[in-house]
Amino acid sequence: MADTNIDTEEEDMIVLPDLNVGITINEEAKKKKQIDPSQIRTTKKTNFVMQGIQRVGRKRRRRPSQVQEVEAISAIEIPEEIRVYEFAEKINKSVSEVIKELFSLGVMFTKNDFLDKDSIEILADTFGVNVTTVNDQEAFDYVKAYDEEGEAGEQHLVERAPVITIMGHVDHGKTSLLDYIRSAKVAAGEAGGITQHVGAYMVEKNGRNITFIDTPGHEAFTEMRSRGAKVTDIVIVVVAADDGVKPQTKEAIEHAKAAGVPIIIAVNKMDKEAANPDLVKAQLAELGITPIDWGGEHEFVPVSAKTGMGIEDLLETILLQADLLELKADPSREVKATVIESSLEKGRGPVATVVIEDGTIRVGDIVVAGIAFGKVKALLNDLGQSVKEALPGEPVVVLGLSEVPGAGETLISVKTDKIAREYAKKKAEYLRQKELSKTTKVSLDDLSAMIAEGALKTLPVIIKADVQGSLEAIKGSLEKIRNSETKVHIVSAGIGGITESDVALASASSDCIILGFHVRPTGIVKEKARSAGVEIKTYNIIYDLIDDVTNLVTGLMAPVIREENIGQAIVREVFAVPKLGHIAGCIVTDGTINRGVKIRVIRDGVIIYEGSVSSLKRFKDDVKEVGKGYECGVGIEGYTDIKVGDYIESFKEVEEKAKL
Ligand SMILES: Nc1nc2c(ncn2[C@@H]2O[C@H](COP(=O)(O)OP(=O)(O)OP(=O)(O)O)[C@@H](O)[C@H]2O)c(=O)[nH]1
Repeated sequence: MADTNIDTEEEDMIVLPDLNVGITINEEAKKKKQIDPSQIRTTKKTNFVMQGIQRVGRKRRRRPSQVQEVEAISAIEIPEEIRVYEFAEKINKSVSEVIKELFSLGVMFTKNDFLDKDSIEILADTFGVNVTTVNDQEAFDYVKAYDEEGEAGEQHLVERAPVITIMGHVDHGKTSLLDYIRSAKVAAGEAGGITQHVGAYMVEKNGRNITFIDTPGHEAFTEMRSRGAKVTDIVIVVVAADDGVKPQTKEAIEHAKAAGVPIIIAVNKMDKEAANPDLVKAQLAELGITPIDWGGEHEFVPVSAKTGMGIEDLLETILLQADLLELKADPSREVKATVIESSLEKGRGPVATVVIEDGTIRVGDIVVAGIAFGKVKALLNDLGQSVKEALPGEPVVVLGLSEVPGAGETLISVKTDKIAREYAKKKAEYLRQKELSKTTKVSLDDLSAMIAEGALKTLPVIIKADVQGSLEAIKGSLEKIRNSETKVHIVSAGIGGITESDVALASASSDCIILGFHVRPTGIVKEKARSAGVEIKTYNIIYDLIDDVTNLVTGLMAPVIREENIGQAIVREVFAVPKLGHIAGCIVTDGTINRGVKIRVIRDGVIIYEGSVSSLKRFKDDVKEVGKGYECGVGIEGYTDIKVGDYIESFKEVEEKAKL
C-alpha cells in the first residue's frame, strides 16, 4: 500500500519544482490512489522552501509507474512560465506525449523549453485540462513584496520631483535641449554626434527639482527608450520646427502613449528661418496630438536649444503638468528605484544610475536589482559628487553592486544580505533558463528551411560593450539581422573590455568574430587573437557596427543572380549552312546581339529554347557584336528548329551580393 502512495514524507503536500503552487490531496483520495480534481486545492509557497520541493519532485520522478496510476487531472494551476516537463508532470502525462502533441502542431520543443501561452492553451484543450496561470515569479518577486508592504504600511507621502524623458527624432535637438537646460555642453564631444549613454540629471526651477532622463537618439535604442518611458512621469517630444514630424517622432509618441504618460511637445529650432511651427502642429494633430490653442489637450512649447528661447516656459509647463499628476512618494520608506544605465567601470566595479521611485537610498543599504545585489558603498549625484542619500524622484549613481544590473531593472533595499543574495540568485537562474529555452526552440518551419538550405548559415559573434544600454541595443539590432538563410548568432554578450577568455571562446566556435563597442582589447589579448586567428572589430558608432555586421551576414548569403537584357533580334530567314547547321538570318531590333552570350528563342510570346550564340556573322565575316538595325546570321548552340518570325533575346546574368 505504502508503495503505491503518491508521497511519503511530506504527507499531504506535493509541490512541484519551481512552482509556487502546491497541491493538497486529502487522505481519502490518497487511499484510493487517485486525485480527484475537486479535492485539489492550491497553496502558496515561497522560494525558501525550494529545497524540500525539489526533493519531493525527485521522488515523484523516480517512480513514474505510480504517476501513471493516478487518474488524469482535469484542473491545474500553472505558472505563466512553465517548461514542457513541468507541464507534463502537472497533467500527469509523459514528457514525450506532450512533445508529440506539440510536434503535431508544427512546433518542436525540448523538455526544458518554456511553453508559450498559445501552446499551453492548445495543450490544455487537447488533454482536456482546465488551466489557470499564476505568476510563478511572485515567489521571488521582491518588487511585489515591496509594493505590498507599502500598501499595508503607514504612508508619509510628500511631493516628489517629476521624472522627464526627452524623446524625438535624430538631430531634432534632444541633447542640445538637455544641455541648455543643464547649461552644459556635452553634445560636441560625442562620437558621431549621437548620445551613446543614458544618464539622468536634475535641475531646479522655482525652488523645485525636475529630473531629466537623457535617452539616445538612434533607433537601435528604441527598447531602452521605451523603458525610459516606464520610469517617466512626463515625456517631452522634441520636434525640429524646420524638419517636422519624422519616423522617430511618431515612435516616441507611440511609446509615450503606450506608457500612458502625458506628452509635452517642444517645438525646437525656432531660431531657424525655416521654422514652421504650424506645420508641426498640423502634422501632430493628425497623430492625435492636438495643441491646446487648437482645442486639443497637449502643450506645445516653442523653444530654441541654441538661443534658449522658450526654455523657461518649457520648465514651467513641466511643473504645471507635474502638479496635475500629484506625484507623491514616501521618503521614510526603504528605497525602490529604476536602473537607467549601468556599466562596469575600472576601479569602481559595477555602477548603476538609478532614479528613485519611492523611499530613500542611503549609503550602507543592502539592495537587490535583478541579478545584482550588494551593500551600497557610495552614492554619487549627477555632478559626480559623493552624497549620503537620494530622495524620491532623484537620480543617483550606485556603487557596490555584485553585478551590472540590466537597464530597466528595479532596485530595492532589503533587510539582509542573505535575502538580497537569494533574490538575485533566483532571478539569475530564471533568466538563464529562459535564455536556454529561447535558444533551443526551433519551429518546424525554421527546421525545414534549414534542411532545404543544407544548413542555416550563421555568423557567430561575441559582443562586448562598455555599458548595459548599448549592449542591449546592439543585441537587439543584431538579432534582427536575419532571414531564412542567414542570421547572427550571439555566442556571448557582456559588459567590459575584450578579454583572453573572449578570444578563447571565439576560437572555440568556427568563424566567430568579436565585436567591441567603446571597448578595446589590450596588447596581450590582441596578440592572442592574432595567433588564434580570431578577428576583433571595435566601434565607437553603433551605426557602423550594425552596417558592418549586415555586410558580413549578406556575404554569407548565396549571391543573387540578376538578369540583364542585352538585346533582341527578329528572325527573317533561316539558312541551312553545311557544318554550322541552321543559321537564323536576323535583324537586331533592340540593343545588341553578341557572340557567346546567352539567348532565348521566343515564339508567339513563349520561350521555347534557352542556349547561347555559337556563331555570329555579318555577311561572311565573323563578328563579336551586332547593333540595332543591322542584319546578321545567328547560330544557336544545340538548336536547329529556328523559324521565321521567332525572336532571339540576348541577356547576361550578373551575380550580385544578396541583400537582407
Ligand atoms: N539652430 C538650431 N540648431 C539646433 C537647435 N537645437 C539643436 N540644434 C542643432 O541640431 C543638431 C542636432 O542636435 P542634437 O542635440 O545633437 O540632437 P539630438 O536629437 O540629441 O541627436 P541624437 O542624439 O543624434 O539623436 C546639432 O547640430 C545642434 O547644434 C536649435 O534650437 N537651433
